[in-house]
Amino acid sequence: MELDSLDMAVLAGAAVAVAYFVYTKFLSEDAQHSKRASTVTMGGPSGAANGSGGGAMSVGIPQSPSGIDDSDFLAKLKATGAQVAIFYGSQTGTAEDFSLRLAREAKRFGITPLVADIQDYDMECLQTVAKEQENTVLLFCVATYGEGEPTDNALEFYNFLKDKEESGDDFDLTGLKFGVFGLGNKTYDHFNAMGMFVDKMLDKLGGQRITDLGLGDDDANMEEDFVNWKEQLWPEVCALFGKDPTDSEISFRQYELRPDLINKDKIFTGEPHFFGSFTKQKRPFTQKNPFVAQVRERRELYDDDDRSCLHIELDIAGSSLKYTAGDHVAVYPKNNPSLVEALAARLGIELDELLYLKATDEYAKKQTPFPCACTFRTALTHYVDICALPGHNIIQELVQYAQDEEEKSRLHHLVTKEGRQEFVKYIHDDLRTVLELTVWFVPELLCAGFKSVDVPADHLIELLPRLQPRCCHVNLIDEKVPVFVRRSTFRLPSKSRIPIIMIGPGTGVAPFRGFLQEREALKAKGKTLGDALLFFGCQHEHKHYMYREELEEFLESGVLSELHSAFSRDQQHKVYVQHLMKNNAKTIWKMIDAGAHIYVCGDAKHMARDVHRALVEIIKAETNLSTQDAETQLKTMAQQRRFQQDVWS
Ligand SMILES: Cc1cc2nc3c(=O)[nH]c(=O)nc-3n(C[C@H](O)[C@H](O)[C@H](O)COP(=O)(O)O)c2cc1C
Repeated sequence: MELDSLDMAVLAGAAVAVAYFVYTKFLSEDAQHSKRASTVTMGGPSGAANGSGGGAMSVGIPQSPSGIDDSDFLAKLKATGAQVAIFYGSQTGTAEDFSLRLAREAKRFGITPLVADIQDYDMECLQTVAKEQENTVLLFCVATYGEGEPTDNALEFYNFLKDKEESGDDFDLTGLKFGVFGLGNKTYDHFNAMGMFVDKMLDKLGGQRITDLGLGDDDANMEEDFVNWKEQLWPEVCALFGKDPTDSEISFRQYELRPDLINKDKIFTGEPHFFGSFTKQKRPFTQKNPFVAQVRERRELYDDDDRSCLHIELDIAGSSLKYTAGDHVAVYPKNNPSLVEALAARLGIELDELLYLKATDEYAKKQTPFPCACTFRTALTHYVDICALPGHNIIQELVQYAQDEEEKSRLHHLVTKEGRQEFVKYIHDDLRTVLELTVWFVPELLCAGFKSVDVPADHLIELLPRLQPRCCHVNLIDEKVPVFVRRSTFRLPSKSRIPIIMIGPGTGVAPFRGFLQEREALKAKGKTLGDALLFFGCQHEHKHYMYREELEEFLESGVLSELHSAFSRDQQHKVYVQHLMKNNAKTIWKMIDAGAHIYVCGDAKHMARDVHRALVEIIKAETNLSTQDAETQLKTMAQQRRFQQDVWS
C-alpha cells in the first residue's frame, strides 16, 4: 500500500509498554523523506521494568590521540593552532551538523577550525582565551528547547553565563571575538531564546561580536537562514586572518578511507556508540546505549485506505527503564533497505564491503563520523540519513563530480546567491532528497535528477547528516527496536485532586491516554481524583477516532469527567477542538479558577496557536480582563507549570 502520510501512535498498556508518535511523509514508496523527527511519548502509568542484562561493552569512537587533556580548551587551542573554535549546543544533531559544516568551510578558506561539544570544556577559561588568544574567533551554534531552555549539553554553559550575570563577578571577555547562530522554531513561544541569551551575555561581558546574531527558524527554512548568516560571517573571519573569502573552491575532505584500521573482530552492526551493545545488553540504558525492545503488539488505529496510524507496544521487561507518564520514548530508525540497495547500485559499491572513515585532522573531536569499522550496508542503513534534504554544503561538494557541464552549472547555480530562490523551491518546497537529486532514476524524476554526478561513496557518506533517534516506518516491520527514554516536563499535577484540562487532537492524545491510565491506578489506590476534561479531535469520526472505546470506558469509570470530540471534516463547516472549548467556556473557566492544570499536545503550527487564542478569549470573556491581561494570566500559569504544552511542527 502506498501511503501519503503515516501517523503512528505507539501507546502503552501495562508497565512493560511504551508509547510514541511519528510523522513520516512518503514521497513515494521508494523515495521517502522523513519530514519530522518527532519525539515519542510514554503512555501507561509511570513505571519501570526490572531484570538484568549482562555482558561487557567497549567504546567505539576513538579518543583524540593528541595526548593533551581533552577538557582543557586553552591547551587544545594552543596545540591545534585553531583560529576558529565552533561550539555546539545540540539535542537532535542539527546544530552539531552546522558546526561541522562551519569547520569544513573554514578549512576551505585555509583557516584552522576546532569543533567542540559545549559541555566538554570548563568555560571559566574564556577569560584567559580572550586575553591570550586575541586572534581566535569563537562561534556558537546553539538550539533552544522546552520553554526557551538550552539543550542538555548546553545547560552547564547556560547556568555558567546566568551565574556570571547574576553574581556580577569581574569576568571580563574584552577582546573575545565571537559570533552566534541560534537554532529555533517560530511556532514556539520562546523563539531562539538560547541563541539570543548567549549573544547578549557574551556582548555584555565585553566580547566583540564579529557578525550579527543569526536566528534560524526551522518552521520556515533553517538552511536559508544559516546560509545568509554565513554570508556575513566569512568575509569578517577571512579579513581577520588575511584570507580571500571568495577563494573556497578547493574540496576539503574531513575523513579519509583507512582500510588499514579495520579490526575484523570489531565490526559495528548499527550500535549508536558501544561495540556489541545490541547483542550484549547491559544496563543502564541510555541514548548511547539503547535497550533493544521486542515489539509486542502492532495494530492499526485508523480505518482509512489513505492514512495509517499504528498502535505499537514494546516490551521493556528486564530493562530497568524508568518513566513517568508524559515522558517520551525515542527509537533508533533504520533506512529503507530498498533505498539502501538502490543507492549502493548507483554508487557502485558492494554493500557487504567494510568501511573505516578516519578524520584527516588528528585533533578533530570526532575521529570517525560514526562507529567504525562497519559495512557499507550498516553505514547506509543505521548511521547516515540518506533521505535528508541536501543543504548547500552537499550540493557544493557534488558540483565537482558532475561529468556533464550543463548539470555542473545547474548544480552550481543552486548554491549561488542568484540561485537562492531556485534552491528553496527545488529542494525545500518540492522536498527533494539527496537520493532524488543524484540517484533516483524513476522516469518522472529523470529530468530533475543529476545523473552525471559521479560521487565516491565514502565522500557522500561523509557529507550526509547522521541518522538521529526518532521513529521510522522501517521499524514497523522490525521485531526489535533500540529505544531509550527521553525525559519530558509534561507532568500531571502533584496532587490527584487537582482538576486537569487536556487538549490533544490526533496523535496528541497519546500522553493523555497515559495520564488517564495513571489516574486509574491512583483511583484504585483510593486517591481522590479532581475533574478531568479531554478535548479530542480528528478528521472523520468513523475513520480516525482512535481509542474511542478506551476513552469511553474512562468516562464510565469516572477517571475522565467529560470527553469532547471534534470531527473536523464530518460536516460542511470545519469543527476543531478550540470551537468545542469555546462552547464549554464556563466549565473551563470554573476549573481554571479552581486551580486546574491545562495540557496541550499535538500540532504546534495551527492547533496550539488556536487553542492558546481560545484560552485567552475564554479568560477574557469570563473575567472581563483585557486581552493583554488574559495573556499575562496564561503566561503566569505557564510559569507555575499549570499550562503545559508538548507540541511539534
Ligand atoms: C520538543 C521541542 C521543543 C522546542 N522548543 C523550542 C523553543 O522553545 N524555542 C525555539 O525557538 N525552538 C524550539 N524548538 C526547535 C528546535 O530548537 C529546532 O528544531 C532546532 O533546529 C533543533 O536543533 P538540534 O537538532 O541541534 O537539537 C523545539 C524543538 C522541539 C523538538
